[in-house]
Amino acid sequence: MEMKKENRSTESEDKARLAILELSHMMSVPMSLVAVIKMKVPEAIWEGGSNTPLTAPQILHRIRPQGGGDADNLQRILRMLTSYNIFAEHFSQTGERKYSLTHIGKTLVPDSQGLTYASFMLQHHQEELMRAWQLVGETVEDPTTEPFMKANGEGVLSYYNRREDARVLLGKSMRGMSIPFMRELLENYDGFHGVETVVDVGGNTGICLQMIMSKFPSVRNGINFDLPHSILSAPQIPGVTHVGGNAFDFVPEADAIFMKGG
Ligand SMILES: C[S@@+](CC[C@H](N)C(=O)[O-])C[C@H]1O[C@@H](n2cnc3c(N)ncnc32)[C@H](O)[C@@H]1O
Repeated sequence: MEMKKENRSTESEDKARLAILELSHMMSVPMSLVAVIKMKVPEAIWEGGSNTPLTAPQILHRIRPQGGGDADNLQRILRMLTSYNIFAEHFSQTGERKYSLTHIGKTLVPDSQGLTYASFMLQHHQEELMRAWQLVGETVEDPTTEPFMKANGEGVLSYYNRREDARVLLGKSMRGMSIPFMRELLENYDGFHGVETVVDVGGNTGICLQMIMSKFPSVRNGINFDLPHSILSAPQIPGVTHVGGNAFDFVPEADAIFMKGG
C-alpha cells in the first residue's frame, strides 16, 4: 500500500534525524579516544614503527602483560574509533578483526623527540575542564561567574598555579602541537630577518621563540610573555627572558610581536 505523501519523510529529514543521533552520541568519540590514549593502545600497535594489524586480545596482551581486561569491550571501542579514521580495520582469512593506526592515529604516538598530540587531547579533556563544559550554557544565563569557577570552586588561573601536573600537561600539549607547526612555518616564512627583539605574547614555555631564534640569529633577545602561572614551569632558554603579565594590561616592547594560539 502506498504511504500518504504527507507521512513520508524527505531525504533531508532522514539525514537530519541521522545527524542529530550522531551528535547525541558525539561524547563517545572523545571519551573513547582519551581511554585508548590512557591505555597506550596507539603505542602498543605502533611498536617502534611496525604498525602491524593486531586483534583486540593481542593489543590487550601488550597493554596488560600481567593479564586481565576485556578484549570484547576494547574491540567495541576500536571499531567505533575506526569509523572516525583513528584506526584501520583489517579482516584476517579466519574473519578476525585486526587494527592498525591510520595517519591520524599515528599522531597519538610519541615521535623521536617525544612529541605527540595525545597530550593535547588529554589536556582538553581533564576532569576539571570537563566539569566546566557541563556549565557552558551558564555563560549565557548567568555570566557573572565563569563556568570553571562554578564547577571547581576556583578560577582557571588559580588551578594552574596550584597544580604542577596540570601545568606540565599544558606545556607538553603545547609542545606536541606547536613544534611540528613551527617547523613547517619557519621553512616557509622569512619575515624575522634583521629583527633583533621579538616578544611572543602567550608564549607558554617559550618553545616557539626558541625555534624562531635558532633559525634567525639576528633575533638576539626573545621575550616570552605569558600569565605569571604559565612561566612558572618555563625552562631556561639562552637569549630568552620570561616575563609574567596579562596582555590586556601591557605587552613588553619589542621590534616584532609574535602570537600563536592552540
Ligand atoms: C593555546 S596556548 C598557546 C601557547 C603558545 N603560543 C604555542 O602556540 O605553543 C595560549 C597561551 O596564552 C596564554 N595567555 C592566555 N591569556 C593571556 C593573557 N591575557 N596574557 C598573556 N598570556 C595569556 C596562556 O597562558 C597560554 O600559555
